[in-house]
Amino acid sequence: QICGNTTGTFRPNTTYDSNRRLILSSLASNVTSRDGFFYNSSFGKEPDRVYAMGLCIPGAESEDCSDCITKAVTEMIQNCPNQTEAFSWPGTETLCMVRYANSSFFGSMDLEPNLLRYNAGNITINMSEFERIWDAFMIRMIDTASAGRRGASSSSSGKYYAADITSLTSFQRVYALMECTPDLSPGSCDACLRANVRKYQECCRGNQGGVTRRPSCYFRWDLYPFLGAFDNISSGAPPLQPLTSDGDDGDSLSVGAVVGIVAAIIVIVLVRLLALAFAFCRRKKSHQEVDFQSGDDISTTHSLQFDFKTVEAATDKFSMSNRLGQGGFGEVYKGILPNGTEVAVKRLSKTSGQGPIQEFMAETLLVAKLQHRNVVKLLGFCLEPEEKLIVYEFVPNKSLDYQLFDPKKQGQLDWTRRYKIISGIARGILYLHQDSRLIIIHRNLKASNILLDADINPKITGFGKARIIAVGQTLENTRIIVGTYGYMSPEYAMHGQFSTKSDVYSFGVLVLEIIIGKRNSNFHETDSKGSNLVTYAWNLWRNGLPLELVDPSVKKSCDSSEVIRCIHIALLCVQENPMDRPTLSTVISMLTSNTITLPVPHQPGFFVQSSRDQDLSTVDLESG
Ligand SMILES: Nc1ncnc2c1ncn2[C@@H]1O[C@H](COP(=O)(O)OP(=O)(O)OP(=O)(O)O)[C@@H](O)[C@H]1O
Repeated sequence: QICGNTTGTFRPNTTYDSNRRLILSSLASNVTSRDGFFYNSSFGKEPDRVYAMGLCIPGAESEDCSDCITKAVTEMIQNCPNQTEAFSWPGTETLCMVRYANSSFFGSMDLEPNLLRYNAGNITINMSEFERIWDAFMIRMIDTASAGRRGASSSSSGKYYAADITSLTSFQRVYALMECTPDLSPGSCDACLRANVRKYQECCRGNQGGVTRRPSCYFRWDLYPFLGAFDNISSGAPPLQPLTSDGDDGDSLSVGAVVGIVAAIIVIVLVRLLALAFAFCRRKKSHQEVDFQSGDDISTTHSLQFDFKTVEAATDKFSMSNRLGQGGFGEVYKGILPNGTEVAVKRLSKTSGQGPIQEFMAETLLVAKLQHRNVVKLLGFCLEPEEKLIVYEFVPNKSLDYQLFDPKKQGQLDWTRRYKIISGIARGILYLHQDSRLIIIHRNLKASNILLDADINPKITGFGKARIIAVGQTLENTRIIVGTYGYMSPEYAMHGQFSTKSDVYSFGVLVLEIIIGKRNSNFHETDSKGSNLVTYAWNLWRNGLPLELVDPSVKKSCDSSEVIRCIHIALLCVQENPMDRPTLSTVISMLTSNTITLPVPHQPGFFVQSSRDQDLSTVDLESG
């Protein structure tokens, strides 16, 4: 419970005092009678008006919720006798929240004041493994909580809540709970929870638990189930890989297998390093791209190894009937693992040279580190001398280009779905740029690298050309241009400069494609000769005709203000000057809040390429 000691006081028995008692005393019944978890309102006339909010975790029993709020209100009136504002997030069985103030706070994200407590016990197991599991778990939790499911009944508020458990070792679990007040936008909830997790990390990494409370959000984790909310969670999302370093895991790989895998990977890494060194000497390169095949990656991915025979059986010996498609590395097959999990298996073509082998390895090591619902999930790999396979989660609705650019299928992608796809891709890229522990530049974002799951959620794939750049570094140079024309920012296509802003550019092109339902590479408007999609959209925008861009098959289903906002955002992303382009976190704020004023877009940049949507594997800037 925090009384706002710096924000003012009132005298006892004044109108403000009685208004506060009145609104707080009816809070418990208002919360439980509405939709059972949230109520906010104000009472009285200015300047004695009191604004109040009450909240319980969604799904809480009405009685528990009411008890929690009543107790919080009683303690608040006792402990904050004359403070004009206060908030409390109490709970032993059920979490609830009560807040009041003398000015409106509805809809605003308030991070201060905050209160941090931690469990003084230390983590007694391998810290780096613990952090790997804990960090991934927190990212997943923040994502789930801030996704903000819409209230089921009359309330249109989001339910920003997540309670989950993950395995740490075969006998230890991590319990975590997060909640935001439902008046926030998903972006603000995300930012608030992130601030809470960061606050805990800065203070108390290595401790056995902690709780951070702010007016707008709550975060707690511990090694025991601290609230009744965990009773109904069996395992939640599939547990992460248990620690392998305890030595108590009966399913862990044999020492021989681990040594074999590590040795194979080290040989490949050495080959790559030698090749890089050779290229370095030959070309006298003055700069280097950051290589992400470090020893760290190897040690953290060994537990993902699959046995070739298992994968071979899962795909019915890579039968034609299981073939899903052909990519840059080779064929992709559908498979079913012995436990019933559907998978997609990427099989490196046997005729591949060193380049594709390196890309394949890079993709494996990189994607193994990622965990986000808008990034395709790697389940494992098999790196035998004769066979190199990556096993991904199976994403059933094919790639976005397959649905979006087919005149017979594109009608199924109505505007709501397209908007959801745009938001999901943005969240996936944000994760790559800023939320994972690495800064990842994808460098090949395009419609065919977006897969759609059963609910048409997008999942980013195609990481073979991705690069990790050092934290704090914003720009990288390369002479080897990889990616796909049409989606490439002009500074990258012409000067080899890539940064998070080159991905932002590709995202802008993708958004325009999603709105118009046509490939940028096939774009030839008869009335605007020589035009490309970016300039076509820009000209329509300048002439005040943005809605002419919209795919006729979604025109009826679309919310025109939402579409115009998306076109506006896309045009901000494809601006010529990378500095003018927004970051993905700004893009997400722009997508989620109608109240943010969008800047006026400047002239877009584009790179003219005569051949169509050419996928570049290796184009050396010097040789052209
Ligand atoms: N995880 C997956 N689930 C379901 N289908 C998939 C999955 N991954 C790939 N596919 C299918 O296999 C095809 C080839 O995929 P792949 O990622 O190898 O190629 P690509 O994206 O076309 O090329 P690139 O190698 O340039 O990324 C895709 O078009 C898609 O239909």
